[in-house]
Amino acid sequence: MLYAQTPASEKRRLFRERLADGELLRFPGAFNPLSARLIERKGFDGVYISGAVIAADLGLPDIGLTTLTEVAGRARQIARMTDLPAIVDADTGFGEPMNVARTIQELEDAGLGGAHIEDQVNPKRCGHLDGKQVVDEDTALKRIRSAVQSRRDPNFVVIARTDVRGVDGLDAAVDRAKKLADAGADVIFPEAMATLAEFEAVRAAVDVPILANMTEFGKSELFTSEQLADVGVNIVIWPVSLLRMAMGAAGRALDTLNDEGALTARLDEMQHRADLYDLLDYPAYNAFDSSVFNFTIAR
Ligand SMILES: C[C@](O)(C(=O)O)[C@H](CC(=O)O)C(=O)O
Ligand SMILES: [Mg+2]
Repeated sequence: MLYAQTPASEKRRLFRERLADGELLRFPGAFNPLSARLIERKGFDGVYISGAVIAADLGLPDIGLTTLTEVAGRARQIARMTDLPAIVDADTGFGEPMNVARTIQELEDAGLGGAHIEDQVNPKRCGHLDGKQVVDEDTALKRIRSAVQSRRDPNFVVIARTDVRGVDGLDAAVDRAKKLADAGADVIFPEAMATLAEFEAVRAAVDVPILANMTEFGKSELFTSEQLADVGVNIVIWPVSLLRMAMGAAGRALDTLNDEGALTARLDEMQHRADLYDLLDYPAYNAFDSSVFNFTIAR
């Protein structure tokens, strides 16, 4: 009932433990708090919270328009709904290295398990688009050192994302990845890797876990979990996928309403009221107030 029962510090401790096992952890992107519950119900390992989705949800492009307050607020709403660890996209850290420190403390307080900070310049853009720019090494490393130094819970996972691959090529990206790991990053997120061999190159270069971004319609082929596990990837995210699926379904429903005037033909595709209520844990509220759940729902 209400929010998940596991305290954030415990979620972080368990996340660290699983990360240390070296298995592949699967983190689909939750586009709202309710979808985080579904991700947990379906047996995934964690919940990803995408900057692109937070922006899109507000009707905005992913170009650094959202603020720390908005991102931390939404991330808190999502993270508290699940016992799984949640990691959030903190873009470039919302400012200078000092701002990165504040960002990390806010995200810790919001109950996140970890966050990724990238090495793009401001204004940033989607890592799978052309025309990105990255900051120099010194600035990139300062962002990560600042993140590592500012966390109060040593189990909060600092993920360093490098966008260098799409700008200066694989060798430069591998070099940046090594330095980010040396600066204290717990996980390396090499953005826009084109092939499995590129993931392997990063894997071979660093001792820390690595994260793969399986976003659709981007620069990476869509590898299976098994393929990614085989090359030693430790976390896989599908950041925008559930939003894309839901918006695709919403578009088709609106077309049907236009064409047929009713959604009767699509009832089978909908989450049933009974399944929604189950996910919301309606019955548990009854323990508090028996007038809340005193009805039955026809299937
Ligand atoms: C992972 C990402 O940073 C996000 O905000 O979800 C995006 C995803 C996308 O736009 O497809 C990214 O830059 O890869
Ligand atoms: Mg992003």
